[in-house]
Amino acid sequence: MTPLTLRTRIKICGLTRETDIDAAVAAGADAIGFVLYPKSPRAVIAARAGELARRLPPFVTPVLLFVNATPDEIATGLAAVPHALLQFHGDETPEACAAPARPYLRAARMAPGLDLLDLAARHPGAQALLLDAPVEGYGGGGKVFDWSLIPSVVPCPVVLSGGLNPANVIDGVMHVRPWAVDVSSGVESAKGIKDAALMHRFCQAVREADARIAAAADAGT
Ligand SMILES: O=C(O)c1ccccc1N[C@@H]1O[C@H](COP(=O)(O)O)[C@@H](O)[C@H]1O
Repeated sequence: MTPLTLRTRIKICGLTRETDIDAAVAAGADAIGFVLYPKSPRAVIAARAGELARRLPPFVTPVLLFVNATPDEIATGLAAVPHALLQFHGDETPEACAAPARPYLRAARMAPGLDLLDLAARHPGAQALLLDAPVEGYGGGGKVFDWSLIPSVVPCPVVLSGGLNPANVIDGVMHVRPWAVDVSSGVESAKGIKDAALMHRFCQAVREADARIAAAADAGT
């Protein structure tokens, strides 16, 4: 019997230019993130996120990333990109994440002592937990965290993030077996400027990891 084939989803975050959107989609990205956090070097305003999101073809999901945004700021983002998935990457409470009544990803800063199971329990509405390294400025720092901090069973889908790049994402996918991976710094030539070749290599590496997992499943290992 042919085993179920895993296809690890790919989100590329922090895009600011049309040309990068086109290259990310061509590379095979499933989701594209727009950073609506004014302090980020990759920040775009809501209207610009709307322009960029309109370039996405069907079945590629726009994601709006917020850090401690106000309800008005979130509403402005959603007015510009009405079909967006939300990503909360700051200190938002479960109530604040649930308030827009939209599907969302809850970022977790993976430091020793963080109780991921407790976080999952406090976010029953989260579509996934997005696991990132604890870095200054909340995220996008290009730092890998200790993957052994992830419990073997997490009761919701996991998005692996934090310092991924074309060279380490195979290890990340094979070690963590996440639902999806998320990358920003690792496919950039400068902050907010994506590199088409790196995005292509990143997506190819994820597919290679999927193929190795499928081969191991076929071999019964
Ligand atoms: O990208 C940013 O500038 C950013 C700012 C504030 C919070 C999160 C941010 N990005 C997210 O950070 C992670 C890890 O990124 P990297 O690959 O290590 O650079 C990723 O989920 C981005 O969505």
